Amino acid sequence: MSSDEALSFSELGLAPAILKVIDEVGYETPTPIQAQSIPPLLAGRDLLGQAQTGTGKTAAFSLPLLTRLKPELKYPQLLILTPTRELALQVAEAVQTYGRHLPGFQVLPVYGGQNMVQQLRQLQRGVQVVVGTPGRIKDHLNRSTLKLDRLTAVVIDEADEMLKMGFIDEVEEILSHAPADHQTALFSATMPQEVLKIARRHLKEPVEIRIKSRTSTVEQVTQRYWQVKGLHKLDALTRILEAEEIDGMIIFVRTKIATVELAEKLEARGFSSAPLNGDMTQVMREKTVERLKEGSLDIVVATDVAARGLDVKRISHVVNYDIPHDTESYVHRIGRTGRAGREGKAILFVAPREKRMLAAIERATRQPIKAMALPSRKEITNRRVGQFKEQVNATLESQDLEFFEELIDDIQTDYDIGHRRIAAALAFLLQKERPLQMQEDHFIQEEPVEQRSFSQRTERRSGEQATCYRLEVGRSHGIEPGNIVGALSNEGRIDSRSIGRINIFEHFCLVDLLTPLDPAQLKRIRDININQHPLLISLDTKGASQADTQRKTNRGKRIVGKGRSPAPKKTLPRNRSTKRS
Ligand SMILES: Nc1ncnc2c1ncn2[C@@H]1O[C@H](COP(=O)(O)OP(=O)(O)OP(=O)(O)O)[C@@H](O)[C@H]1O
Ligand SMILES: [Mg+2]
Repeated sequence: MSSDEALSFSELGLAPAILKVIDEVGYETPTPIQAQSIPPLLAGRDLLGQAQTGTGKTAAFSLPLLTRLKPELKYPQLLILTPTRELALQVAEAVQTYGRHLPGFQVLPVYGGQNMVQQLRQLQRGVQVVVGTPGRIKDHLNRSTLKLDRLTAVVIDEADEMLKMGFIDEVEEILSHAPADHQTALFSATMPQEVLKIARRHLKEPVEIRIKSRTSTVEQVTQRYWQVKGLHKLDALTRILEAEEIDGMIIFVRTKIATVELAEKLEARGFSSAPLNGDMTQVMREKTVERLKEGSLDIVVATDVAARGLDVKRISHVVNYDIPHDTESYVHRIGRTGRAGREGKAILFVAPREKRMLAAIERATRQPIKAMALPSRKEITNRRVGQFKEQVNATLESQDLEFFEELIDDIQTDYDIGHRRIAAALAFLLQKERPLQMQEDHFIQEEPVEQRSFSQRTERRSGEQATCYRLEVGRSHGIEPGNIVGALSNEGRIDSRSIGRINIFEHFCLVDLLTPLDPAQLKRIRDININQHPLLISLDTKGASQADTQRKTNRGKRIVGKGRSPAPKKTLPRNRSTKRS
């Protein structure tokens, strides 16, 4: 720990009005990023601050910059840029709180989907701080309804995201409206090298603060992954939802459509959940975050629009239902839990072909992610039974049951059956919607493989005639040339010496077999249940281009669990008995 970190808030040189709020909101000591950023920012320095998610970066820039602000002047002096609307609103609320004892202090959040007229009115009344997304700020600048010519400071929150393609042009355009000598502060939990260079271009002799930690993710967040295998992700998720102690949860998926679909499916299974994506109206987006915060909603299924900055204390779990595209996104996503020293849990679903991304995440976060087993059906059943018993007991203790007791006596005399039988029938009726004994999940439908045509051709190899068989072999399941040889020799009894050229394409391999196969070998290969042995996907003599077309049509449809039997009978391959030669 450096000596700065031992300083208390009152020793940092903040305005008394600000210290009063810190006391009121109950912050006891500055977090490391606050302790190290506040003094240089108070001194007017440019700054680049990197610290883990949930460690108080908002206050790290707000407290000193509000201290430097002149509340008696009624024009924008501080501009804070954020990548999303929710974040603009959240940061504006935080800044409003921190500045609430500064006389005449006003903050205005400015982002798309909001009433422009209302924003105009507030701008005219005079605000000292504007917090917004680049798009809407640019709109105001173009209409000359916002003037940034007297800014003294600019903060770019989630700086690495904001300086990436897609945002950077807008950000630079906005900055061109600010006086040349303004102070600039950039903050984020992640700062990839390539963005760092761009970041430095925007700063004048910046103080660079990087809060060192062993891992780039927060250590109070327990991270696990589930290897997608045997079960559908939805069923796996359902089991997790039933077995874990969950307060609030964010589930990240890849597409906007998937947020709606998954939220609907979860609703249908009895879990209150709602989507959050950039296509929703702003009112709905805000309502959803609000409901999650106050607890009238437990599960939000979101795109990366919710990955950065969002500060909802009750999020106990983050599920990466779809693996993120890059490692930074993973860090931010799981950073929605385990904030300000709290505990959190993160679960990542990894399909076989995504193993490489998992390894990349582990490398980037410098933390191994443990494989998890799903709770078994028995565990879920026990849990449901336990809850049911509690419910029964609570009813016995809290309700007047006299009418019902007489009713049971009636049933007993009418049908001449004992109390035990009647109670069992009632329990059965009660659990019909949601059976106490967990039902079979849906096993992954192992898509039947299209036809396996099997023919051979003759080729000249090193001056000799050779019979070649072309095998299309799935590689998307982590299969390497090495285990092609192994598997073929196990299952088809093909000698590894007979494997000739192996062409590796993105999602499959073509394997040339050099030696002629004898009829028994051919039959064995043909009879392999492809769904159980994904190594052998099809035999094709027409060459790569056709195989490539076929691959495209198959792609995404086929999920093959290596060595796992497709449980329900109906999913057995249609063409299993199709024999061709
Ligand atoms: N000194 C402090 N003591 C206790 N809690 C604090 C302190 N500073 C900030 N917090 C609280 O910590 C939480 C996280 O803060 P904040 O949202 O600023 O994190 P962040 O570092 O910006 O995270 P992210 O990288 O996810 O944006 C907030 O709820 C905030 O109120
Ligand atoms: Mg933040």
